[in-house]
Amino acid sequence: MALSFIKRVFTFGDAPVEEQVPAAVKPEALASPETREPATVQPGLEAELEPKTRDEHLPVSPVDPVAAFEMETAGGPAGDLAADMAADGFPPIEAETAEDDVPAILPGIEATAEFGMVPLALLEAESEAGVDEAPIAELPSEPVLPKGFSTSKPVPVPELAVPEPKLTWFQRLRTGLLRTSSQLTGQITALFTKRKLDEGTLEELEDLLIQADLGVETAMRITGALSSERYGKDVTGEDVSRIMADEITKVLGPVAKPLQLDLNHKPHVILVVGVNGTGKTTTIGKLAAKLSGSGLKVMLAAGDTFRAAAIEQLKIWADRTGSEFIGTKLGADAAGLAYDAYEQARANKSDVLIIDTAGRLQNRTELMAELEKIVRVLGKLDPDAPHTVLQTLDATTGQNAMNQVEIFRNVAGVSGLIMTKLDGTARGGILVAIAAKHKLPVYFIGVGEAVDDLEPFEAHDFARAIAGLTQ
Ligand SMILES: Nc1nc2c(ncn2[C@@H]2O[C@H](COP(=O)(O)OP(=O)(O)OP(=O)(O)O)[C@@H](O)[C@H]2O)c(=O)[nH]1
Repeated sequence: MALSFIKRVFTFGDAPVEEQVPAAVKPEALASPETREPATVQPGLEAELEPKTRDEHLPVSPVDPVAAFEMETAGGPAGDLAADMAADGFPPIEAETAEDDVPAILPGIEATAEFGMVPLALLEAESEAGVDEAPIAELPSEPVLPKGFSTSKPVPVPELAVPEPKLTWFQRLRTGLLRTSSQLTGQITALFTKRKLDEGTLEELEDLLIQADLGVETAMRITGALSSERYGKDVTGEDVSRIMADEITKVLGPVAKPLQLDLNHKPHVILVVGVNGTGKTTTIGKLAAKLSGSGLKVMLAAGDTFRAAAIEQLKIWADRTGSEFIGTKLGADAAGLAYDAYEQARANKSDVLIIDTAGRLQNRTELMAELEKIVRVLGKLDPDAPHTVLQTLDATTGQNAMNQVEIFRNVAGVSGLIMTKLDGTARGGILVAIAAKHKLPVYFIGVGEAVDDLEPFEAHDFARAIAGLTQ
């Protein structure tokens, strides 16, 4: 019975399907209007079916349902069909009226005589944007499943972020000095491979040590010690590293001193000098953090009146470290600022006054003269002021640092050193040469830009890091 129903829907009369479907509604006719044969349609349908100029973007029902419905209501086989369906137990088909000859098939889908079945949304978009731009209706990508079902894939568990191991202070120093140490130890190992310690190898070793900025004096100390221990014998790279570390420690030990504060002087004045960019302002910030953190009253004075950014930078450090701040306008007399700062710090009973100065190259005589003036003015206020003159040295500089110490020592009476930037690609050997020559205290070393990246200078650590030893 069901088979007879299907036959009724897709056939007209007794003829085979191919013959019964009007040419105008055959799939091939719809697909290509040019190849369409003259329609042999039933009278009354011609006007509607013939002028079809379908756009190929639109969905097409191979057998136009509208035509089928129209034929049924025009007295076609619908009557027979209804009878068969009733016999098969289907509910009766309601007769279509002339006005209502385009049936609503599904909610949101409407049949039109011209376009067949087209979703309403598509038609609306088409009328607004033109057929070519009509959007393709999107289907929901995921079916909505009943409760208790799931298509979701297992949620990937994010990998636990492993925090980067925090390097110890010595590891950071060692990393910073790696360039010096690995170059040196590599060359030393190559030098002593299959060679005994003799005059020739000793001379070559001395050259290598001088090239690493350690200075002639220290280089001779090391070769002398090595010679007295192992002359005529085989030598390994480790032997040389150990002896080198011991001898460098002997040079640096006497200069590794704490920064003495005489708190009978209120304020204890620290003047910070050095070539531009060597880390004066940053080091002042780090020192202020240490001092104010231990309960001392600190004032910072922006004596670098050349750079607006330097004044601002120091103000930020003062705010961060809870220190008082005194500055002046750009281009003002730095010595005058130093005077005012001292007076204010004394009135406020500050324990420590730290004065920043403009960075200057040692060959700029007028700037060096200004530095001399600052020292003179402070000396008038307190014969012992400035009580500490700190010079910052950039560890990436190399030999030029020796020159800088010589000049700043003469002009400003440098009394102690801080080497900065030992965390980068430092060339720390020069500090050994400076220590051997000037014997100036080295108070701290900088190993980074952060507030805590200032460590008291340790001769033993520094020597072993240069020699490439791991502890
Ligand atoms: N990596 C590293 N950078 C540092 C260190 N100390 C300072 N710096 C950076 O070096 C740059 C210059 O530092 P400053 O403190 O402005 O140097 P300055 O001597 O005051 O410079 P001028 O005011 O131009 O004379 C800044 O970017 C600092 O963050 C350090 O120990 N390690």
